[in-house]
Amino acid sequence: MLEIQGVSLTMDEGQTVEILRNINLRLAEKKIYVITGPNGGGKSSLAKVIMGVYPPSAGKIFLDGQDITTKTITERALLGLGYAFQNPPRFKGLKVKELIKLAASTNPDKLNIGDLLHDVGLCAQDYLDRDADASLSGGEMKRIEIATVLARKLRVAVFDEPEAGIDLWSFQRLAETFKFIHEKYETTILIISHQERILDLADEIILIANGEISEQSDKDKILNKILKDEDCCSSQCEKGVIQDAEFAG
Ligand SMILES: Nc1ncnc2c1ncn2[C@@H]1O[C@H](COP(=O)(O)OP(=O)(O)OP(=O)(O)O)[C@@H](O)[C@H]1O
Repeated sequence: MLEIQGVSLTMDEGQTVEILRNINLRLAEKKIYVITGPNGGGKSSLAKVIMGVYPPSAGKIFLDGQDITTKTITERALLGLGYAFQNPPRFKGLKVKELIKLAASTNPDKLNIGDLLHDVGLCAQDYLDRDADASLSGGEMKRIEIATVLARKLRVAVFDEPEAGIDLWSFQRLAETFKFIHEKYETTILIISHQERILDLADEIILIANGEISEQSDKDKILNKILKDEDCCSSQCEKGVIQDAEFAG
């Protein structure tokens, strides 16, 4: 269903930075994939390439056999790709209920907006008429954005660190909600996460470090590896390796 073939990403920020190198992935229908790995490894960048935020510098992306590499974010959204950002944007002039209705407008199913808010741990009566702007906290906006993704009937839903800024109590419900959409819809779910509870939902875990997929397999194998702290980033990654380091203070 979603296939990523030889995708690389470089950025030119004064000097060329290689962010992703030759990523190959094939995501099957109705499965949950969790991408994990060290900070700065390239997880969010890969999600942004999939969503069309960054154009890849090499490689191709296919959705249901259709080449979507050059499609815009909007075109991809219409084809059923949805993305919940790590740091969601605010919407001045829109109420929470209007934002969710807008997201649900292409979903043929009738959805109860209050229930959607409940699924992400928010009380409907407190939030439906709130402005979806900077008056909401980071965690509140994050949950509302996840509710907008849940409101759409998607082929592929990508969630970038859904746990960030979310309190433990709501997080428990959120993990159950991912399980529920996985069971109810045909949606392929791709979650970027560092949380064991989310890793536990995965059919497969994909480990990304240094811009490359270092491993893709079932969760027990990868969890073992992570817990044993193998292969963090490179063999040079040890205290005291850099002899001519700069000093502060
Ligand atoms: N727009 C950009 N310009 C230059 N470098 C970038 C840009 N976006 C990301 N990077 C760099 O690419 C690398 C991968 O970043 P990315 O955000 O994809 O990592 P990540 O695995 O999602 O990290 P985290 O777990 O901390 O969220 C980092 O070194 C980052 O500094």
